[in-house]
Amino acid sequence: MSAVLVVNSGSSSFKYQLIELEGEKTLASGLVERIGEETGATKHRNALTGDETSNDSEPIADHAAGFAAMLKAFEQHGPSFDEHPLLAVGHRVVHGGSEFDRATIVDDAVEEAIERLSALAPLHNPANLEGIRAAKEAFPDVAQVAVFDTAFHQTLTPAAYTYAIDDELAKKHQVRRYGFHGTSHKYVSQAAADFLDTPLAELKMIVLHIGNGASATAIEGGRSIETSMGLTPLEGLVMGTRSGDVDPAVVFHLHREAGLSFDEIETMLNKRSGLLGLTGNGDMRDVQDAASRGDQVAEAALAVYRHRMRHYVGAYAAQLGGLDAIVFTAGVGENNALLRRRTLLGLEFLGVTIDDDRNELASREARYISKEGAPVSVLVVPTDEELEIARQAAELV
Ligand SMILES: Nc1ncnc2c1ncn2[C@@H]1O[C@H](COP(=O)(O)OP(=O)(O)O)[C@@H](O)[C@H]1O
Ligand SMILES: CC(=O)OP(=O)(O)O
Ligand SMILES: [Mg+2]
Repeated sequence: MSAVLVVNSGSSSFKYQLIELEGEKTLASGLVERIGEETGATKHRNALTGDETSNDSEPIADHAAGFAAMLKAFEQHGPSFDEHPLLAVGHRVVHGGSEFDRATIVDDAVEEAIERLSALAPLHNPANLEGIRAAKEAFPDVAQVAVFDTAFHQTLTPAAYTYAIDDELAKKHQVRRYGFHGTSHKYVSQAAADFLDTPLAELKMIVLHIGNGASATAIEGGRSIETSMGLTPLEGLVMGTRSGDVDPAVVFHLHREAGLSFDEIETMLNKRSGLLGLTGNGDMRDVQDAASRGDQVAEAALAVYRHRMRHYVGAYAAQLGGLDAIVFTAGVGENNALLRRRTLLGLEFLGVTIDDDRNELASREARYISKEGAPVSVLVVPTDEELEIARQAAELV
């Protein structure tokens, strides 16, 4: 039976899944981490046999080497591509600019566009491209499909995506808001509508994708009308290592007063800010644990984190002109009940409530966390970017 191999490349890692189309079953999944470091780390799980393997000893120079390590894991531990022939390889591509409003088969022109857009996503697009090139070489007869994080947000109106700067300059250099995590926002909004048993077309909702990277999106009738990430995935919410919103003048001030170069400031804002910058630790689990033990620095950082989320909830309720649902998803959104409760505390005037028993229930299923009969349905809905990529890739080929 045919399957789709999904490759989700990050800047220094990638996740993959082999998904059988019939029944949408995961046949294998894995992770290649610490690419470019002294020793890499790989994990592979054959879901058919339950066989799990890992290798933490060999260096993985680049994404091409990571791809080779993945192929070796399939060869040694299965399942075999002979028994599950590939219909397509689906690639998560972070930046699709204004060119792509849907998934696309990768030909030379698309490859060139992804390369050109690397200037707008230097941490992500080059890695995505390496994954595509490695997959083309390994599976020359299989369609390569690019699924863009930005595509779902191409419905933003000019009012929502325009930065109020010199228009000519902005157009010339494609400076506008694009938005990211679109594959997740799309999947989760549809899953939430299914859960509520209400057509997506009738719903006004806010999806909070809170992982290591985090973004909020206002979705009206299934269309993204506003989203917190902008030209790059740096804008918006406070994240694991990214600052989210800052006054752009912070950059010039630090350049002049602290003598930092623009590259240094860019790295600081992307990789040494957010929870990491505020507490020395970018992992929400650790920060939450520290706060629960009474660590004041961690508690103060979480206050900033929640304050920003609440800011977007209020703003998006206004942009939507009403609210039917708020949906939490991704690593933090799905798992951190205390954060969910404290973020939404005091929003009863919007119809937003939290039922503590429902909120604290540990479950991997879509569920309500608002009070029974409340005007706004507050939900937790697990995201599945890989499945959404497999669906879009399969639909296309
Ligand atoms: N049980 C949990 N409680 C709190 N935070 C969690 C839990 N599980 C995962 N996380 C947090 O989720 C984040 C990672 O989310 P994820 O969606 O996997 O991110 P990404 O895809 O951007 O790497 C980390 O900050 C991690 O600490
Ligand atoms: C676009 C983006 O921020 O992705 P991630 O959350 O995977 O870093
Ligand atoms: Mg993610």
